[in-house]
Amino acid sequence: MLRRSAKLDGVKTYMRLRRVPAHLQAKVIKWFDYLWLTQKCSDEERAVSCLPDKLKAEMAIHVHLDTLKRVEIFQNTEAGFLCELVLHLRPVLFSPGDYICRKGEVGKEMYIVNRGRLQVVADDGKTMLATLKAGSYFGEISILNMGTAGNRRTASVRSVGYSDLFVLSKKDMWDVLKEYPAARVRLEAIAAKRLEKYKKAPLEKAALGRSSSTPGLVESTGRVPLEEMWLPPLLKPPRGSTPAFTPLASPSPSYYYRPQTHRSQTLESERLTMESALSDTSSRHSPDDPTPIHHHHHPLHPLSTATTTSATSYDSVDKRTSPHPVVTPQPLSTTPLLPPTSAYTLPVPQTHDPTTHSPASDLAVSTGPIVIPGGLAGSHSAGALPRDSASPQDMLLSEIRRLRERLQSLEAENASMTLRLSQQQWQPSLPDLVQEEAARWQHHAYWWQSGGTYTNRSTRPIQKVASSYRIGKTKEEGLFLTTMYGAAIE
Ligand SMILES: Nc1ncnc2c1ncn2[C@@H]1O[C@@H]2COP(=O)(O)O[C@H]2[C@H]1O
Repeated sequence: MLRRSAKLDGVKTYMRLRRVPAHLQAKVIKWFDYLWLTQKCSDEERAVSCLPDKLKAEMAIHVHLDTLKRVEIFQNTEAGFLCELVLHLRPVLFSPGDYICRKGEVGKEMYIVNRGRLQVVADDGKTMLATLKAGSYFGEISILNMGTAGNRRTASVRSVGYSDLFVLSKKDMWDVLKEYPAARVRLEAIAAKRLEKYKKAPLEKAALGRSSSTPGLVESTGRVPLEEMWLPPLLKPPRGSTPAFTPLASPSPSYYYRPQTHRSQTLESERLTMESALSDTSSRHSPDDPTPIHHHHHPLHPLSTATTTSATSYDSVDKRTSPHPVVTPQPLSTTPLLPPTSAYTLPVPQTHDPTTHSPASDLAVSTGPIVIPGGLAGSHSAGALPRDSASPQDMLLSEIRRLRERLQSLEAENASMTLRLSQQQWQPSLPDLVQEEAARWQHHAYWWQSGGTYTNRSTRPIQKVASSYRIGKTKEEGLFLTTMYGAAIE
């Protein structure tokens, strides 16, 4: 009896805190009473999770109403559709810099932003297409198979700070849509409209980031540069080397604000086993790993966010958008910690063969173990040490040096490629513009020359303008050539 009342008190407190309306509170309490009286369930916590769907949905809709009512696809839909959908939403949390999806991947889920900020980015990871905030949703294009590439993601989406999302699987979405064909038509129409807008929308920002880092390899947010990584005592830099490996005095927040659930090893064992920690990069979370940190694995439960307790972690990231803490911080340790792999990603050292060099392979992000001694074979770094005389730590240091050099050269390549791309961005649209203008002039000229009787004559002027245009690069030049053409006709 005591247990029951304690748990019921918990639920009541939650509902009060969340300002659940009195009638709904009463309904939930009545439902508890009913369970208790009928002895159907002796564990109230389980009872909460197995509230009848309708009641659970009603609770969830109320609790998350502010977010849901901002979501376009949920506006003006049948109540039943919203209830069904809400029951399938699961809360997920992403860390700063995490990619929720990557362009080209098969889309299996769509997302609704509950809290936080995300960026829709182009392939290069830098060109921002849009910023998403609470109430935005994304990932619908591929799950509705609307894009030109069918079920593939049309862009990448990255979390700026911590973001608290609701995820809806493709299967659940389609199951619900089967029951609500009108909603399906509406959803597809909205998706088509949005897709059109995406195609037309100018790039929000097309600039090199502050660090000009290499796309796909290192994004600055939430990551720690190689030289700032903490190395355990065993791996002190050799005497005379640069002091690049000084442990961080105050590590970045991403060291600590990791959800407890996500760490499979104890910090102590991580510290003691540098090699296994490095070789474990594929199994743990990294910003390149789209696997979200699920802080609750059940479908959207009205109480789900109550499972998190930290009062500081979310605040430290985004005070304005995160009134409720959602992650449990790692205990602050006085001993330096090996940062979680999400803070950095080491590429797998590969035997370098200059004849088969490809920039793409250089951009590969580590998904496999880093085998320190073997991985150095063929290293072309100026700082590489001979294998037989080098200790593992020397080899590790020289490998890091080599990787840093490689990173710098890739960044330079990337910068020049980005520059070239941005210069080319005008070209696809200008010939159309010029041809359109030329055709208009041509039409006027023929009409005028024929005394009002249009006849189909040579298209030479159009070709002339189009070929003249090819030497032009800017919008102004394009328009100038068009004007010249007009004068020539007259
Ligand atoms: N230009 C854009 N502006 C805003 N959102 C976009 C843009 N391009 C793509 N998206 C969203 O990003 C998502 C990536 O996955 P999807 O293609 O499934 O669905 C996409 C859209 O929801």
